[in-house]
Amino acid sequence: MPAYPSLDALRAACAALPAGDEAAAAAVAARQARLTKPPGSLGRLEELAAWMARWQGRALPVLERVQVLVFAGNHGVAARGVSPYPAAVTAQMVANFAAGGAAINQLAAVAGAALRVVPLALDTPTEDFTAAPAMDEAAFLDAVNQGAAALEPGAGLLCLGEMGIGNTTAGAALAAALFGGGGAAWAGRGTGVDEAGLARKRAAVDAALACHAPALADPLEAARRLGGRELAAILGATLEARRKGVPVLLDGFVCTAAAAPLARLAPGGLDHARVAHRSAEAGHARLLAALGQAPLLDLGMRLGEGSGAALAVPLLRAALACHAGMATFDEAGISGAAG
Ligand SMILES: O=C(O)c1ccc[n+]([C@@H]2O[C@H](COP(=O)([O-])O)[C@@H](O)[C@H]2O)c1
Ligand SMILES: Cc1cc2nc[nH]c2cc1C
Repeated sequence: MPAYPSLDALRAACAALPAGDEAAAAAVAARQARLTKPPGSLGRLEELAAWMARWQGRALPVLERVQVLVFAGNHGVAARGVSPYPAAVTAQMVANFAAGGAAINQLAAVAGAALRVVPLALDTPTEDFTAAPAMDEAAFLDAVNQGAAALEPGAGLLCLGEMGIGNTTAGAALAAALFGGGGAAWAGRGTGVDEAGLARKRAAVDAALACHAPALADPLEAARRLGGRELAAILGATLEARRKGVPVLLDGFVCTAAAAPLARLAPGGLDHARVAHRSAEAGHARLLAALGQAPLLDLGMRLGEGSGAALAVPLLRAALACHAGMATFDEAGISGAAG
């Protein structure tokens, strides 16, 4: 039995997300205040420890089992010349992931994370969403459920990534549907389209918005009509992680757009997820602003495939090492601030 047998079941789960463990987060804040440092001097590392505690439900969060999940899909819209690369590269990169030759293989190893790649019907691209829904309900639900099922039981952190030629156009269309604006606001260079390619991407987004306009007020319908299988799987994995107490690191623009319906469906729907890295893709800064997310890293990368998320794992490890390992003022016999 899949986690979400119907769109109604999926919708109900999105509307009933578990809250975080505020007692665990408060315990972190109380301990942070006693550690041998001026209050707040570890900056966002302090807040990251509290975030991990809130969503793991543990006052002393741990990062023993980190999972990197990369979902791959193909897109009908790719036939519109929206990417410099042929759609065949999606499957070729999946083979490269399996052989250990991609950036994410190296970065997952550095992060001490287990990498799993999930190809989703690569021989059956989604429909071209400029003229038809990308997926029917069954295909959309199947991808969401594959995403949910891929979360490893016992994972302490989930890093998400994707691979899919043409998917920055899908991400742009979905972001536009969720947050307003058109192709000019959301389409970017992706893997490196030229000026004419960028114009085709903008036009594809605008055509998709016009074609599906009556249905786009519903975030799940927007994801089904404008997204792709790998985006739907990211949505399913992000939802499942919330339900299982697993904090999530999202990679760049496509990943963020894929998970964004959760934020539109419920207030705080993405609070258990952090955007790990600000992609150089043009729309990502706008998407981060719309979601109220401040990325952990900004290194000019625009790769997708989970690279930015894996790269942020050592930061989280550092935050938790300080939190668990530092002495308190009392333990170290250090005087506190006057007053
Ligand atoms: O998510 C991002 O920020 C991002 C930005 C640029 C490119 N990508 C990756 O590049 C592919 C999509 O680019 P494109 O040009 O084919 O739309 C897909 O495999 C993504 O993983 C991803
Ligand atoms: C080579 C290549 C590698 C990728 N990894 C993620 N998206 C990608 C797109 C291309 C084109």
